[in-house]
Amino acid sequence: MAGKGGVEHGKRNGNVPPECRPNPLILRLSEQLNHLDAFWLADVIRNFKSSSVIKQPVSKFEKGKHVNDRSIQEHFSQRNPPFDFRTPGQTAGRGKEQEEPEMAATSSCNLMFTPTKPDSLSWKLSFPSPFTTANFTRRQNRKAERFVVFATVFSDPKPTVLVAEKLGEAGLELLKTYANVDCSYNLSPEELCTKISLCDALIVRSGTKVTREVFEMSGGRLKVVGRAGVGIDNVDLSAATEHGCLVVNAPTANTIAAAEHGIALLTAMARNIAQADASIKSGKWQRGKYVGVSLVEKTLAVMGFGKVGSEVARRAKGLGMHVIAHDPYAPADRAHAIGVDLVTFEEAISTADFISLHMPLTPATSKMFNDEAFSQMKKGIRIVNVARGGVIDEEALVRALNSGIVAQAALDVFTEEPPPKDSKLVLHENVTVTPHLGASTTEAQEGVAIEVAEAVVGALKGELAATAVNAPMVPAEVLSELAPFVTLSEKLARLAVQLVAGGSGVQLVKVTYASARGPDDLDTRLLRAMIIKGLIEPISGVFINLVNADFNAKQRGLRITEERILLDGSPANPLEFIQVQIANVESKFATAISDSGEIKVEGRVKDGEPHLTKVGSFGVDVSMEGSLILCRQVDQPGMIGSVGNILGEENVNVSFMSVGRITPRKQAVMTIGVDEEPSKEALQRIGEIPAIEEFVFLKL
Ligand SMILES: NC(=O)C1=CN([C@@H]2O[C@H](COP(=O)(O)OP(=O)(O)OC[C@H]3O[C@@H](n4cnc5c(N)ncnc54)[C@H](O)[C@@H]3O)[C@@H](O)[C@H]2O)C=CC1
Ligand SMILES: O=C(O)C(=O)COP(=O)(O)O
Repeated sequence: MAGKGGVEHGKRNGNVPPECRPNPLILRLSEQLNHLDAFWLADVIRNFKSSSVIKQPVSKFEKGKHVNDRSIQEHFSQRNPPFDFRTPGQTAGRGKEQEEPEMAATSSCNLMFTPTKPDSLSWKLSFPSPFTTANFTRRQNRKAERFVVFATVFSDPKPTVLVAEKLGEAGLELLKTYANVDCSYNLSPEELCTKISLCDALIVRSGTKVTREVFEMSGGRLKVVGRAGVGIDNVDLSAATEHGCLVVNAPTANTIAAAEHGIALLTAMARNIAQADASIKSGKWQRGKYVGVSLVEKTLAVMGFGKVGSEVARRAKGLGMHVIAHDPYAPADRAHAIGVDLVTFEEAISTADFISLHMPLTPATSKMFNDEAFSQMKKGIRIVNVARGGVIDEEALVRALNSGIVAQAALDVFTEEPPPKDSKLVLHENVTVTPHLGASTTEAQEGVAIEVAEAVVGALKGELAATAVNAPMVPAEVLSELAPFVTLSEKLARLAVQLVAGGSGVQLVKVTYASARGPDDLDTRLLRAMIIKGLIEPISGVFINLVNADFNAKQRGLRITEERILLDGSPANPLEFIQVQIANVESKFATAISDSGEIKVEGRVKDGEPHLTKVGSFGVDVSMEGSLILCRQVDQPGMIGSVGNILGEENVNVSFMSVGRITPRKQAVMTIGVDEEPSKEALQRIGEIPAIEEFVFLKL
């Protein structure tokens, strides 16, 4: 186990490995201490009430709220005295025990917290992630007679993937190269909710309901849900999006399996295969009872002409059937290419001898085959359902079977899976059933396992998934071209929002993209998401990504309007410049207000790096790195020197300085890049330079 982590501690603890230096308690946020562990650590501290050593208990993070480095840091620093967030190198205060923050720990919730020896002052704590443990040592501070707890967290930086349903071996192997894989099948909803807080990714098939509660209970740690298959009706997509959790599926690998199963059910139903098989096995020989119907020249209506539907259609044509299809979104030329006519819903159901269902379960398709639909069908119709049970009103189907409208049904899927043992539908003698086997071939399962594992690993690495269900899919080549503009967008928005005077709420933001490319050649969804991230993150603890950006903007009443300026010239670069304007606000740096009254910043990418090129109506040209001081001043000699001297005396490293003038000797805007945040005194001294009319310090 790696000997680094979130909390460093004192050397008096005999259990402590040598790499843990005798620092005072320093809570260090690192990649190794993942967010959830920090969350639990906060809880542990808070719960040590029994010894009454915590004077200011750390309040709990809000359940379901995103926990990221910033929110944890804010959370801890709200304590008085705040926790120390210095990195291990910065160990000021070492040896001054009375200055150490108080901290103690005890067992909490389902944490394993056990004394290393009976009555020992040392404990071992298992964090929620199975790969993280901590040693805590309680030590009495002689002077203040208080207890101080020192802790060392050992953690494994690998993400954890919970595989909640059986997944093909090749997919598991792929996951294991990158993550700790926990295969726990048949979890109850409660068990899933408990376990989910330990996981960065979850992989399911159709048997696991990924509800809102699952996302809430994940405490912000769950980054991706992978559906090893097509239908995502078992995943609460709105909740996933609200929690910034990407949902990916495996949309292609089981198409053929599902289509073949549809055809198998169709032919088996027409020739009473299942019923005849059961009859022989019960000792009977009923040749007269199981006379079937032929398929050739019969009309098959394929409802939902997507991947599976079109493969079913192709195969049914091969059986000599006349195939029509209904799909409001399918292109007619694709249907014509395989000799299928697209027709209306009414026409499909009223002319078909057989119906095969292949649409997803959505609010629009739920129970679309109901009493009314059955009443429009030809008497003696036969129905195959390999889509989802919920698209049929099952009680209405039983009525239609009993009345003879529907002669037979062959069903692979049910509203409730498994269906109740006494289900009238399943037990009906004219119904053939299989237990959701559409995707269950060896080949399809290996295929979906690889497809979903690749998508999940990619998502954990922060890549955009091509099979994302709740986020825009941005192809890799587009992404690499847009990458510097992604950074530029976020930084411009970060800068713009910091220019807003306190108290004026940001509601209306206009983004202008200037490009020589036509609108169809420029996908700005990613840029918009990053602008939202830049606008919201500095003023809240919320973590914004491509998945939840629009949702969070809407929630905050933030309206983003986008405008394109079509430039002449070569479209080699995706964009020339981006402008971010915030309307109806006051600025703490009046110079940033443009002639039209908005806060305005503009940037370009130069040599692959984001540059700020305009503030308000002033042209500037500075690389957007580190932090910036913007000053408006009377343009006169010696200004760079005066400001530079103050920063030098304050030991603040200046990375660049640039001056943009409107008219020589009148007004100029000076931009100073600094590596460190200047002290209040230094900023005050800059403000006191007589020629400086206003200035602002901005973190990028
Ligand atoms: N039984 C099983 O094991 C399997 C079941 N499935 C089910 O089959 C469904 C279809 O899978 P694919 O063909 O891969 O998906 P797909 O997305 O390629 O096709 C679905 C088609 O349904 C159409 N559609 C949407 N609303 C419709 C409506 N109101 N009426 C008619 N058509 C509508 C869409 O336009 C789309 O063309 C999945 O959503 C899943 O629920 C898929 C694989 C295996
Ligand atoms: O891919 C789909 O939509 C399916 O219905 C297959 O479900 P399964 O993964 O076999 O539980």
